[in-house]
Order: sequence, then C-alpha cells, then structure tokens
Amino acid sequence: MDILKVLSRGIKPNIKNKTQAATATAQLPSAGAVPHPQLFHDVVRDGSPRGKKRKRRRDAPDHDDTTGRDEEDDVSDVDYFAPKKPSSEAAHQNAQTDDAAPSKKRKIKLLDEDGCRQILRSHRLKFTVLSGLQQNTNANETAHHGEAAEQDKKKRRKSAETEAEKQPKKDDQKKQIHPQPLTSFQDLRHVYDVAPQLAENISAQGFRVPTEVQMGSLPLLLRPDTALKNTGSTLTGGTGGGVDFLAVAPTGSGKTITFLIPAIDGVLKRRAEQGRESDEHVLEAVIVAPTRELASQIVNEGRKLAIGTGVRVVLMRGRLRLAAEDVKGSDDAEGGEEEENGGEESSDEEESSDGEEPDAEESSKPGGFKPPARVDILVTTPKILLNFLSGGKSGPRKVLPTVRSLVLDEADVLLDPIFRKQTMGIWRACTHPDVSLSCWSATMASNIEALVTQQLEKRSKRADSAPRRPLIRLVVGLKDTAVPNITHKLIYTATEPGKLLALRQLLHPVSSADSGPPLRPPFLVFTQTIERAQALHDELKYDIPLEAGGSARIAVLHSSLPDSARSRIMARFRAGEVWVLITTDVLARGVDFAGVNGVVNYDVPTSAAAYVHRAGRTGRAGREGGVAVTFYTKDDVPFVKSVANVIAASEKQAGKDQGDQSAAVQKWLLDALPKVAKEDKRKVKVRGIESRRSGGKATITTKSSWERRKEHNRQQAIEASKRRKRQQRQQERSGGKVTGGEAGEETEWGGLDD
Ligand SMILES: Nc1ncnc2c1ncn2[C@@H]1O[C@H](COP(=O)(O)OP(=O)(O)OP(=O)(O)O)[C@@H](O)[C@H]1O
Repeated sequence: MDILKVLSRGIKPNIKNKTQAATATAQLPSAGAVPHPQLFHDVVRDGSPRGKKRKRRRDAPDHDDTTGRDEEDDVSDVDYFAPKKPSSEAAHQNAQTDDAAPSKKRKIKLLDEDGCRQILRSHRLKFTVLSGLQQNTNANETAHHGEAAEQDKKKRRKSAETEAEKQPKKDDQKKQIHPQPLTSFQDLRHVYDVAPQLAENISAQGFRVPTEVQMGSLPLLLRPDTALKNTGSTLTGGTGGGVDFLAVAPTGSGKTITFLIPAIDGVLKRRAEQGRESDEHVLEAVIVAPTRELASQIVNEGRKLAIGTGVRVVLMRGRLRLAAEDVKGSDDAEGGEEEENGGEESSDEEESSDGEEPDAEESSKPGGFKPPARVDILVTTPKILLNFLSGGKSGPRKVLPTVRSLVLDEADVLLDPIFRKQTMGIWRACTHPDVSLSCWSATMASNIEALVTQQLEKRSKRADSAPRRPLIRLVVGLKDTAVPNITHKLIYTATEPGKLLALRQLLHPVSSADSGPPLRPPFLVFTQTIERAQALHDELKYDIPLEAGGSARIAVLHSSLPDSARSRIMARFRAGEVWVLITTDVLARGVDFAGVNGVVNYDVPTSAAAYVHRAGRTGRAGREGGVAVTFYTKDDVPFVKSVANVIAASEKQAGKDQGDQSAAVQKWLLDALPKVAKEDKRKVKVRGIESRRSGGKATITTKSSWERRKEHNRQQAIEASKRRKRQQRQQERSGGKVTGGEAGEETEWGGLDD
C-alpha cells in the first residue's frame, strides 16, 4: 500500500550521483516513447465533406493530400516515429541535398485551392478570417454608393448582426480560407525563403514532419502572399505586410517553434534588407509568456533555432536595459485602451523580478552609463517588462518603437483579467505602426477573440497606423479539447483523507492493475493552492525509501519559492532526479517535459481550460501512454461537470464512445452531474473550491475528522494553559497590576468615552 514499491521499481539502490540518476531516467518507461508529431490524418474524398473520421493507417500511403506535389515532398512516406533527439545526421542529409542542388531554389508548384482544402481537412485545420475580409467588402461599397449607401450599410449591419446570431455557423463557413499548408520542412527554405542556417537548425533538432499547427501557421506567417496565392482571397491592407494571427492547437503540438521560426526569420530578413551587420542588434520581437519557467523554456528553444545566425534571444531580467524611447505625458494620451477588469495582480502564475541577478552585460558600467542590452528577440513575463516600461518610481514611461512582432504565448491567460492590464500595457508600448500580433494557446474563449479583434480595430483607427491587416484564426482539431492521445481517469472519493489514500493506492501496482494503467514516474501532481502543494509534499516525502533516493525523489514547486530554487527543481525534474513533482497551476501551462508519464489532478482543476493545460503536460508531441487522473470529492461535485465534458470530448475525439465501459466519463455520469451556473464557474475559476482555501480542509492529512478534532482540542488546551501561565507571570512581575500582553489593551484603552 505504499508508494515505495512503484517508485523503486527497476531502479538500482543508492543512486548517488547525476550519472546514475541519468541511467535511472533512461530506464523509465517514458524515455523510450516516441513523438507522433501529427495527431490527425483523416482520409478526405475529393469534394466530399470530411464526414466520419477515420484514423490514417500508418502503413498505407495516402495520396489524397499530395496533389500537385513532387514525390519527394510526399509526407505520407515519412517516418513519423523518428526520435526527437538532435539529429546531426538529419541536418547533414539535408545539407547534402541542398548542396547537391544546382540552384538553391527548386521550382515548386503551389497547390491549387482544392488541394489545399483537402490537406487542411485531412489534418483538421480550420482557418477563419475574423476581420479584414469582411471590412474590405463594406469599405468598397461605401466608396461606391456615397451617403445613401451609408444608410443602407447601417440597415445591412443591423440585419447582418441578427442574421449572424441566428446562423453563426453559416457565417463562419463564409469566412473560411484555405492557404498553402507546409507539408515538409524542406519547403521552408525552398518555398518560403527561410535562411539556410535557420532551416538547418530546425533539421538538427530532429524535427522531420511538421505538426499540424506548424503545417498551417508557418506559410501564413512567413510569406502570407505565397500562402494565400491560390485562395483567391483579397484581404484588407494587402497581405504583403503580414497577418495578425490567433492559433488554437492542442497542448504539446509544437506551437513554440511555430512562433519562434517567423520571429527569427523576420530579424534575419530585415537585417539583410537594411544591410545591418550581424553584431548590430535591434529589438524586433517580444514574446510574452505567463510564467518564468515557460519564458526560460522559450529562450532555450529560441537559442537552439538561432545558432549560427547571430540572432540574440534574451530573457527579460530585473535590471536589463532595453533600447526604448521615453514618452512624455500620461497614459490617457496613449488612447485610453485600459481594460476595466485589468489590474488584478495576484496570481500563482504571476512572476516577480525579485532576486534576479543581472547578466554581466546588464550591470552598470563604471561611470554610470549603461548601454542597452544586445537583444533581437526578448522573451518576458508581463510584469517584469511592464515594470521597465513604466520607468520605475521616478523615470519616464517608455515605449518600444522598433518591435515589429508581438507574440502572446498562452494568450488566453495573458488577456484574462489576471494579466490583462500588464499585457495591454506591453502591447500599447509596441508603437511601430505595422507591428504584428500573434496569439497562441490550446484554449481560447470567444471573449478573448473578441477582445483581440476590438483592440486591433482601435489601433487601426489611430492616425499613424498602417492599413489594417487581416486577423486570421487557425483551429487545429476540436477547439478547447484535451490531448486525445492520453488516457483520462475521473475518480471519486467522498473525503479529503480518502483522496490521499486513493492517490497512494493509485501509485501502488496491485491496485492500479484493477483500475487501469498504472501511474509511473515521472509525474506531476497539481493542487489548488501553494499551502496544499506544500502540505501534500510534507505528507508524501518520507514515503520514498532511502534506497530509491529518499525524499530527494519528491519535490514541490510553486510561486512562493525563490527563482533560483524553482530553476533548480525544474532542472532536477528534467534530469530525472525528481520523480514526483507536486505543484500548482504555475506549471500547468506551456512547460514541456517530454518524458512525463502522468498528471494527477489531486485537486480538481478550476475550469475546463485548466484541465486541458494540466492534462497536456503529458502526451507531448503526440506521445502515447500518458495518463491524466483527476480526483473529485463531495465538495467538487457541483463544479466538476466542465472537466467531465472536456474528458468526454477528448475521448470522443479519440474514438471512444461514452457507452464504453473503459470510458472515463460515461453518459450516466455526465447526465447526473449538475450543470454549473455561469456565475459559479467564474467564482471557482478565480478562487478555486472555497473549502480548500487556507484554513479548514486546506490541510492535507490521512487522519480522520474525529482524530483531527481530538488533535485540535488538545492543541487548544495547550495554548490556553500557556496563555494562563504567561498572564500569571506578568501579574506577579507587576505586583498584581495588569499592564500588557493579552490584557494590556484593556487597562490602557479605558473603554468608550461617549
Ligand atoms: N515537428 C515536430 N516533430 C516532433 N516533435 C516536435 C515538433 N515540433 C515540436 N516538437 C516537440 O514537441 C514538444 C512540444 O512542443 P511545444 O512545447 O512547443 O508545445 P506547445 O504546443 O507549445 O504546447 P503547450 O500548449 O502545452 O504550450 C517539444 O518537445 C518540441 O520539441
């Protein structure tokens, strides 16, 4: 009945050093799992709707989606199961192919619209123009019909709004486009003019086949004119200047390199156009992420892609000085886009700049002058950059006029009230008239899309703004569903102690044989609050036997820890030295641990989106075998339906019926769970389950409530006795006169005067 057996399975005793720990990791089941970059590959018949989805047979070549391509570009024969390890061999091979080619650019025939449509459908990629296309039509009409048309337009707008409410689907269909998909990474160089070194760096990472989000986004972001060439779309503001972009794609589907490649490529292209040397650095892209862990990870990924290009990808730090421009005047002069709900600053996901050590180049030089840091691409959490931009206590407010591209990773949380004020502040500071925006997440509520559209409209109304770019949304798969390639489990325990017991039982190999696939380390355990994470850690840490590494095998990470401790724990977890990492939602988003076998929602996630992101820490890059276990108690029953819905949708997407015995959420359960009122949803999202906040049931323990009550009474009695003794001593010291302590206030205050 203990965690030890599972945690010591297959592990040599007395692992003392890193080398041994690394060996241990290599033996973990996750180490052998291979990525399946493409999650979807349905067969699509020409002209017919996609209809019933069928998983593509891996052994059967699928010619449907290669219409018009060279044979060597046919992705259907590519080895999808190639390991992700940096592959110098792959890079070498590509380099050889490229060198052997007589001319650097091969003549590539672009797909016609039908060909694009088929591939996009087969991979469940759906593009919708959210703004741009529609506005273009209206603008032309106004010009042609003058004042009369203006009145007509008002009428039409009104009826269009009513129409849109009635038939949202039909309207959605109208605005769909089918740009060129990226079927091979080689096309990056040959069709989309990506710099050879960048193309080589992608190849060197062992990425062989683009994931769906890469397939859909990269052409549009790199060369929108080429991507839209055969679609017949004419978009407002032209497409040469680029598009604003919203991408909603499953967790672990490779969104990070999808926004990094265009950012690096943009720097290289502009550097070449302006004839700048590679050691001349201009801040051209800002990538915002909600947590320090995610920001550091993006920097690491960016640096790998930028090797040998001279592009500097830098993490924002407390004392980093950027090449910014000072602004005179108040915020209101900036256009007053402040969000009503903005300004809530406390969040477990939030970052602080405290404790940051500056890089050598960030420190003040003797003599007081501090040159701006050499940065091309800045990766930051919102608050730390906003602190710099607001100029501190006395300095002037600053803007970043050279930034051409703003990327919001986990955009839905960055534009949520928790971070909205900070994110909007950064967006406003990117004052270049042609700055592009791209937003990325696995979940994107429609209010976030509406907010982005509205803000873009406001910006375009400013006198100095360039013609408005189109805003295009890409959705991969079903919107807002968890990874379909993992196993979901929803487990009910009536009480808190029962939950702890269930966690231990789940980890035990014998009981887990009855209840489905065992949960094997390494895994993440999510709790609702920092206190609960800490308490669970205290409860579990001595469960691991010394021979298996003892308490060092289990760690806790949350936002109250200093940055240095957080980095250390992350490094140990990545190295396989820590097997069980207890955490809060601070690690729920974006963080990529390729080998995580499981996720335990010890406390139920507070929203459907939170479930998607937490569960998505396993099964990265389409790896199979991941398990997400969610416990719920009596207190959670009123709120668990949203999570159950996501699980049901994920299972459906994976082809599992709700009537299946093996389904985590069966129909009867879905019907039985109470519907959550909108207001309750909002409350739970912000505050979590009330009874789990500090005090009361915040304590995690296996003791029964009777035992806990007895313990509590005993503690109270001890406290009371100590208090009495203290008072007695004080009385003795002052010769019977009460002067201070608990009673002091009474004598000095003297009661009410009125
Ligand atoms: N084309 C590819 N082939 C194989 N693996 C890939 C490919 N592209 C990215 N990966 C790998 O997939 C993993 C997940 O990528 P990434 O962290 O970018 O996912 P994500 O979509 O940002 O997820 P999340 O929504 O959780 O933030 C990473 O380990 C990355 O190296």
